[in-house]
Amino acid sequence: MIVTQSLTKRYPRVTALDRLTVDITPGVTGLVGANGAGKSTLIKILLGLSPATEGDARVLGLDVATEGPAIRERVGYMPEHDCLPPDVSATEFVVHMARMSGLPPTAARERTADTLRHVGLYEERYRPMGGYSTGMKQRVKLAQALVHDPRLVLLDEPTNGLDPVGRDHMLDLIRRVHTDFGISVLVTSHLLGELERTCDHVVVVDGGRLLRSSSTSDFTQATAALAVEVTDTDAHPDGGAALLAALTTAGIAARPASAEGGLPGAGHVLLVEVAGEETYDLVRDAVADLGLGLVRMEQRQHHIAEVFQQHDSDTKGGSGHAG
Ligand SMILES: Nc1ncnc2c1ncn2[C@@H]1O[C@H](COP(=O)(O)OP(=O)(O)OP(=O)(O)O)[C@@H](O)[C@H]1O
Repeated sequence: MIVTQSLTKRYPRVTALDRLTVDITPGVTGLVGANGAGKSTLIKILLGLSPATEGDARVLGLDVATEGPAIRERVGYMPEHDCLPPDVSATEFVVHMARMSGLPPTAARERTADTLRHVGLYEERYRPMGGYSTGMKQRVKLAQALVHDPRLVLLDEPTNGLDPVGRDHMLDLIRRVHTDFGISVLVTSHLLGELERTCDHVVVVDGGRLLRSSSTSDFTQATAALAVEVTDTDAHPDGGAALLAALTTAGIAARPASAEGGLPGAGHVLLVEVAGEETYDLVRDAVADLGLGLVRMEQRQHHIAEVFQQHDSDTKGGSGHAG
């Protein structure tokens, strides 16, 4: 779908992309990185809207430097920022975008109705978009990216500004873009956690450089950790230490969260490596056997920083990192 080779973009004061080489195959791919990592810059180059300083890139086999219009015919794009004219309705806007992509008038109207229904906009689609919620606006932006039935869509931070329910809805929609229509997706986010659910493959960039490109399952195996917090009891005045000892004896890798610093109340929290479904039961049983109270046991949110730390230890020749 997308191939880049030593792709570099330098602005006068900053290198937004630094010799980025990636190969993105069909499916749903997440592009994750902190703000300023170079995600939007990459998308603009892939659309042929902004020239690379060095290196090259192909989208659907087309050269971004010379075949931008052909790429934009075949690719849908959802920009990050609010870009919807407030005085027109979703229907008028999406029909216009479909016409811009070359659909004849009747097909443009039919496809608009289908696409807006797909993203969950019904009677509201005839109202001016200025009165829409953020979630509705994001759905219109997704609809205009899909209306001309592209082979690939590039979605720039589609969950930005959404509340948790809106975010889940958007992530489901993105997944279905691929499962229902067979359209490949490149979706950016600064939250690794939300991409893990949605994407088959994740590409991590930092400071314009490729940190990692791997299938989501490889990723989550490397970073999955369970945060377990227990109470102290008279028999075990340091409940966390007692549990750590019990888990270690049972062959489960665990460490105190305080060793990583920064987490509030970290003294009582253990980070347990999840080897498989059985880990949850083993932790529960160990807590029960010790007679401790289980305050919480939750999948820890994955932070991009962890991937960065892991990358550091990889490049320094560290071995046996646990993520
Ligand atoms: N037109 C420009 N002129 C100068 N610098 C730019 C320009 N566009 C982006 N940059 C810089 O390039 C770097 C990468 O920006 P980019 O927008 O690609 O990051 P991003 O990963 O998409 O982050 P965000 O999600 O915050 O947009 C940033 O340091 C940014 O300030």
